[in-house]
Amino acid sequence: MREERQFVAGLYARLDELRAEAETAVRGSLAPAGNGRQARVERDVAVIERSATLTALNAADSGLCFGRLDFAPESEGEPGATHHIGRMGIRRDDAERSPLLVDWRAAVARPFYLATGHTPMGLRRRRHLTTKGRTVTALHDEILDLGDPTRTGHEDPTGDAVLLAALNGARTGRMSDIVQTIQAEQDRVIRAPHRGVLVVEGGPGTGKTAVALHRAAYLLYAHREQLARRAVLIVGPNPAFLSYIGDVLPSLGETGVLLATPAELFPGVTATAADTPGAAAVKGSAAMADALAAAVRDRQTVPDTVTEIDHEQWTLSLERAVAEDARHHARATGLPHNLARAHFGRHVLDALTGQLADRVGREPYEAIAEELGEEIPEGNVLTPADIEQLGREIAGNPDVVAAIDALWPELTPQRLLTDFLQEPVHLPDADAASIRRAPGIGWTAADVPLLDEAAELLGEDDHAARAAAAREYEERVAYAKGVLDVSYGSRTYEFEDLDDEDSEVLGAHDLIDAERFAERHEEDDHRSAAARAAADRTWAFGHIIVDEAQELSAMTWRLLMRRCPTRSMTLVGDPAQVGDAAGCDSWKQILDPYVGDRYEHTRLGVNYRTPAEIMDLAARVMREADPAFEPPSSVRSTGVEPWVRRSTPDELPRTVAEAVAAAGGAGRTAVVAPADLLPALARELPGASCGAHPDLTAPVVLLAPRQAKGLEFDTVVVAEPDRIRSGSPRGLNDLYVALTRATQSLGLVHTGGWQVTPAAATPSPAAAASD
Ligand SMILES: Nc1ncnc2c1ncn2[C@@H]1O[C@H](COP(=O)(O)OP(=O)(O)OP(=O)(O)O)[C@@H](O)[C@H]1O
Repeated sequence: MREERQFVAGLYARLDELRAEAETAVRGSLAPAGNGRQARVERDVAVIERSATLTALNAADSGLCFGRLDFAPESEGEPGATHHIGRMGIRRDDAERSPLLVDWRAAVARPFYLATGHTPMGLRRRRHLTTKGRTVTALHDEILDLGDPTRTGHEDPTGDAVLLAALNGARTGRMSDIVQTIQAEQDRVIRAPHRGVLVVEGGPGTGKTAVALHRAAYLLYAHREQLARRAVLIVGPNPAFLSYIGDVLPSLGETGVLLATPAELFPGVTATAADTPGAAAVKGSAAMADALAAAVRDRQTVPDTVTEIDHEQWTLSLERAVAEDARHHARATGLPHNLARAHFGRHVLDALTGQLADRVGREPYEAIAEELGEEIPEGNVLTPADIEQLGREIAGNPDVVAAIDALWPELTPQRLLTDFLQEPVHLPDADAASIRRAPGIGWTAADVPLLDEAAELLGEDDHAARAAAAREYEERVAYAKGVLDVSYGSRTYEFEDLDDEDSEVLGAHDLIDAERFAERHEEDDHRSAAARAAADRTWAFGHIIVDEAQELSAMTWRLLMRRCPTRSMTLVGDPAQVGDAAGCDSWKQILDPYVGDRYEHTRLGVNYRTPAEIMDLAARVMREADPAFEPPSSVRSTGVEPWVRRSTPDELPRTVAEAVAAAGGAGRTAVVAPADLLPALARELPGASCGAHPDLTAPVVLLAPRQAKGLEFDTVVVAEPDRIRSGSPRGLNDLYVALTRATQSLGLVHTGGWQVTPAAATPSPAAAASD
């Protein structure tokens, strides 16, 4: 213990040194840079590099070192290697820059998570260090080489003490990282290859979310060259969930990640309205893609017979056949509507110009022929230059522009979708009726993938803007090349990994290439890749992680797949927890259109959250619908059975409030109830946080079942479970979610009708009380 305390104190001293250096560097580099180009380049490099270093150093402070690996000697008589494992790699300030602390993501750290007595991976001993602040407070040793006679007095025969301490700790309302106690089955998922689609399925509490977040950190470490510059997107079901998980990656020193709900993925649009479940299901169905595509084609029209257009003293005729021909050519380009519009316009203009040239150029012949009483001869007096000039005049005629606009209007996604929702076409009548809506009501979450689909179908005609930007861009690429050359030359090896040449701390040259740098590097634009990605609908992410993936509609999948052309994705979810009416029931159904059956599927089978007693009740509820239902097995049991209390409708809020009070304010408590009961419960629980964006760090939180998704609390009280179950077509799944949120105790309050099959062997108080 004394040795470890000294070692850890030395580590923090080194961390402080590095932090002081980085702070000085950041301060220095923020100073005015003078006017010279080279000075600006130097300043920008320093700001980018030193700020990233400082963030990583600050994040590592808490729980900097948490493990040690003692390897068996490789040859007789030599000491085995020893490595301390922590949140980041740190080197000594000596001539060799020898390693002091190994990043948990490095390959050499892997036995910390995977070695067993059966497969020790060369390890003699694995040690967990528990720290409080900067002091080591406990050691837990596991001896992997059973023949090893050395003992330290800190032996932990099962190796589970650190895990159980983490699982039993009171919740804070914010998810914390699990870097000290990642389990072997989780480690395999975290470090799985990043190419292609990986599906991670597991019941409640199996660590899917935790694993997904650690996988993001791992991938950014192992493939930072590709991923940091394209950013990683993590999609979660709702804003409360995102704030719940928001601290995990920063605590691991990673900030190059964008967290978003599907409703936030169309820049500039915020969903403020709500759909009925039925409407959301229709809007989420794959049929909407065809309906929208057909609606766009409907906007590419032709005149019934002819459109007459005045041009100076002439009247030009745009015949139906000419417009049809123009439309055919424009569609044949395969371009989106707004870009194909130029082709349609070109054809129409050519036809009108030809028509006018015919008339203007033949007029002199006609006049002469009339005067002489002869047949009109062949020919046209106009030169090609004259005809070109006529064409320019026609193109500048507002009536001509208006006629083209009427037939093939330029459209925004918002305009198209507003019109479509006002009169939904190409859908069965019942579906159309369920989504029909007057304009001006505001967008819903289910509208966002439709807007994105519309944007894809329409495209954006930005020719003029692009031409103007191109010149400036060239200049900025040249400037950025200068920045990156300097950055590469001055890269730091301070945190270089033991075994991986590519693993030094991020430098500007890792984060961005010259072109990307140039794109973002306007004088006042120092946004990270994640920030730029958030503002860019067409951004292609390096990797996408989807949590609660079972909830996403087919239309949302289309949006996400467009954001990830490489299909480098991790999808985590649990089909038994599907709540959204538009959600998908099977991975095959989700993935077939994009990758066929070329995806990896893996399962997590151990529940780290919910004690066995609570899981038993939840499983019995699920077995009423599916007798073969098998929940994940709980790693803990608390000996505390769930309780069930009957009340009257009038008394229910008070009964719930009493149950909350009885929980004694230890840790966090959630009350999960049907949405219409929440106002009455809020009156009885005035201190509770509730609403669309509840504060999950409050001692008591009031939630509708869907809001509880992905969250966890020490104590959970579920009000009117039967109404949650029968409240929607996916009500059983909602109830399953509600029942599996507690880490310590669960109680149910109902006003009648609650029945659950008793436990087979030992009837629990829950079953006994169900009268
Ligand atoms: N290896 C681990 N060490 C410590 N805690 C863990 C570990 N794995 C999971 N946990 C904890 O178990 C709890 C459940 O994890 P998580 O929320 O990731 O599960 P989930 O599978 O996403 O659950 P759900 O499907 O119900 O949302 C969290 O508190 C998490 O920190």
